[in-house]
Amino acid sequence: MKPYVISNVGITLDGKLATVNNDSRISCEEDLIRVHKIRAKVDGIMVGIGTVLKDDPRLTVHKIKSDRNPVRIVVDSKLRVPLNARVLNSDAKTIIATTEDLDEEKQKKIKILKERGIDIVMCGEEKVDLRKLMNVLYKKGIKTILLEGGGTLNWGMFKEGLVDEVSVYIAPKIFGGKNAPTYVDGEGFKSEEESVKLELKNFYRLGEGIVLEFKVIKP
Ligand SMILES: NC(=O)C1=CN([C@@H]2O[C@H](COP(=O)(O)OP(=O)(O)OC[C@H]3O[C@@H](n4cnc5c(N)ncnc54)[C@H](O)[C@@H]3O)[C@@H](O)[C@H]2O)C=CC1
Ligand SMILES: Nc1nc(O)c(N)c(N[C@@H]2O[C@H](COP(=O)(O)O)[C@@H](O)[C@H]2O)n1
Repeated sequence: MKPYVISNVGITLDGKLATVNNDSRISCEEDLIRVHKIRAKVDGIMVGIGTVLKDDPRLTVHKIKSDRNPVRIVVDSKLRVPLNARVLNSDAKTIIATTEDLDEEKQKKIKILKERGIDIVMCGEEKVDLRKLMNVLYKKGIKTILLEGGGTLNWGMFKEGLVDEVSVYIAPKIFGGKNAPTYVDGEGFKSEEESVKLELKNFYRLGEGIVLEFKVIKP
């Protein structure tokens, strides 16, 4: 069993998540409120460590009133999370998913994180095994997840067939740059047959941009 996963991003018309210098201001205020309404409904919000290192996100519901915050889940193979990262503050529970690969330095950091109440899940060897992680999260009671990027983790989740729903805000902006992160990075599929197929469910204008909602068609 696995949680139901909704992938959400704000992208530019050319599919970028941020500029080459990591400026990720894409969504308009109305869109951020839309995202926070989803945050308020799910059990967990998941990002990769690249996003934590670049954005230092809070990953709480802070743009609308809500009496609860979902569990924050950070996928971090090498346990690079800075101890002063906002995602480790006491505003919400946090799970760090890392590999079973343990050196002395990693063991020390796990001890510090556990003392601070952070839940550590270990699965996978070179990188976090996302399928196993989903199963562990489901067993912990996390039945719905909002996946908020970035491009590398999105690739891992799509490649493993773990995403169920997609919502994308397209801003009328073009960032360009072949090294700027895109919605889905990683190695990419080699052929159309392997690609993830989507069914368009809804679309509407929001602020200056447009929201598209899809269901993932499971093979
Ligand atoms: N506009 C938007 O909606 C958003 C923009 N962003 C932007 O995306 C960029 C960050 O993206 P990335 O650098 O790609 O980092 P990322 O957030 O996708 O994290 C990648 C990391 O995930 C970890 N990981 C562990 N196991 C994995 C697996 N099996 N598959 C995939 N990843 C695994 C690895 O440690 C890897 O380094 C930033 O510039 C950020 O601002 C991020 C989220 C949303
Ligand atoms: N939906 C959306 N639109 C954008 O333009 C964005 N840059 C992001 N970024 C994601 O939101 C996180 C920030 O969360 P907090 O406000 O700090 O709680 C950031 O880390 C990305 O995952 N999203």
